[in-house]
Amino acid sequence: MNAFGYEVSWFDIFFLLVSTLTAIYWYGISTYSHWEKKGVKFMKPVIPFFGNTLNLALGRHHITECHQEIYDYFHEEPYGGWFASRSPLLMVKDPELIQQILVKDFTYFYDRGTTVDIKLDPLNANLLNMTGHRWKALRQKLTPAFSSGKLKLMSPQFNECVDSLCSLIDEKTQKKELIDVQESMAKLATDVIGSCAFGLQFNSLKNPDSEFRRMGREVMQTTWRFKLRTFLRIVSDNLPSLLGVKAMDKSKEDFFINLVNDTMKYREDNRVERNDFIQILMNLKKQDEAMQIDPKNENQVILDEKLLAANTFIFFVAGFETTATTLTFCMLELSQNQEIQDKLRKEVQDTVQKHGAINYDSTKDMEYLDRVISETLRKYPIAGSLIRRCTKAWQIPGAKGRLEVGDRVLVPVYAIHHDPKYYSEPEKFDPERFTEENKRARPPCTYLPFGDGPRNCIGLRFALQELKTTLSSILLHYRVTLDERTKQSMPLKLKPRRVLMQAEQEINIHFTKIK
Ligand code: HEM
Repeated sequence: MNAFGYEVSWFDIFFLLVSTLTAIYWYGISTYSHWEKKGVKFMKPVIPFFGNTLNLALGRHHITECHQEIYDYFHEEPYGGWFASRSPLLMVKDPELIQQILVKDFTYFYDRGTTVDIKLDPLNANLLNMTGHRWKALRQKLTPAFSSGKLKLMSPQFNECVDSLCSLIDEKTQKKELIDVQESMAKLATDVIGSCAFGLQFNSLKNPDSEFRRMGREVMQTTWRFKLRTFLRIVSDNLPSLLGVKAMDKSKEDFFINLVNDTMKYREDNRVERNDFIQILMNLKKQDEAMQIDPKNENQVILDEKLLAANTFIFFVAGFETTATTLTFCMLELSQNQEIQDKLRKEVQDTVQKHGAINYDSTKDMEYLDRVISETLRKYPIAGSLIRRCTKAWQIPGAKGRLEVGDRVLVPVYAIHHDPKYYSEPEKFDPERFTEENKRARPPCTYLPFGDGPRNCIGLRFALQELKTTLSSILLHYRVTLDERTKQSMPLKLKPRRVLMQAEQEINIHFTKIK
């Protein structure tokens, strides 16, 4: 055979093939000695490139099921090493060690370690992904947007959306139509975020073809783009960025950027002010402009139009599916546990009688409601796990090695919430686990649905208020029972290839009006 003036023999071809395959194989396993070198007990990866996550890559397991398997593998160990594809991660199981990482030694674990390219995906310049001092400066700026005072002012917006949900339930019940709870709650949560973040009536509950609901669905869907990026990440974390594969397609990105810019322009031109996140961010932007912060100062962030759009966007993304799915799981449990439902309804009725309405103050008095929500988030912690990236070398207790800058740590929230050591009969739905006495009896960091430490969920109070307003209003007006076909499809299966937990099967519930 002749190529480029060379006489190529079959031996040359064979040699080239073997060298290439050996190089690929070597690259595929090149990180697998990471934990051995540090003297950390680890779960041996079986196949090059796939680490301990082959079932996850093949879509056989949800990510939480994969973490549960690793958690069980390490039995009584306080931590253990494993590999997400080629990437080494330390799973921390011991509650005291978790507290050390999330809270006490936070300065060693500032970041999440998500690989994002802000130039390629400008909407990724948000609080969830931001790193180092810029994250700290932005978090300080955004925290007041979630104060209890601001939340109290948003109460009428919550109630308005919940009223629309009740109208939708009435309409469907009269027509004897089944109610898909996940979809109804997603519509509600979209409208709540529309009203509280953008100050706009998204009308997902009233209009079945709402553009915002469609956008929300598309943003959270497992698209070919998501699958391609996941595949490229198996080879290398930076490959999607190197090949210019964006996280979101341009049309969706433009939709959100234009939505924020148009809303701001309308308010400035018409001197309109409202009680919502966009207004709070616009006011912060004005303050930044007046202070004339040096753009080269790495410890500061200037809230410009791009950053404002990215952070309003993250409130939309982080805020709607998390609350919608938590509401769905809570309704599922209440519809299967009539005694708990009755007890909760009695508390709601008594409190409404005392306060006259469902609002910020009256929901604060509903202690049992608080326990029901806590137990829902214990059994179904939507985010499943927490992740931190080491930002300063950190000695691993009891091991010879250290975590170096860039090493990542994972806290398996789902597995901890389902560990009989902390929660006996973990599959049982039992709100009594959250009486003050029972909470005190558990070690710290064994209940983490919103994370912990300075980098916990900034929307925690907002989410809880939305959950409380919706659940108390529903229970005041309806009795809920599980549809027979949904009952037969139990136990619950989780949708694979999703970052957040969501039921694979449709959850249909019957609503009976209380006279
Ligand atoms: C039931 C509802 C929700 C759950 C279970 C939830 C859960 C979480 C979790 C587990 C984290 C990571 C915390 C950590 O790493 O320690 C997080 C972060 C975050 N959440 Fe939520 N969340 C919810 C609702 C919301 C809402 C309503 C918003 C905004 C309106 C929001 C905005 C954010 C943001 C911006 C971050 C990143 C914070 C930072 O890095 O500083 N979340 N959330």
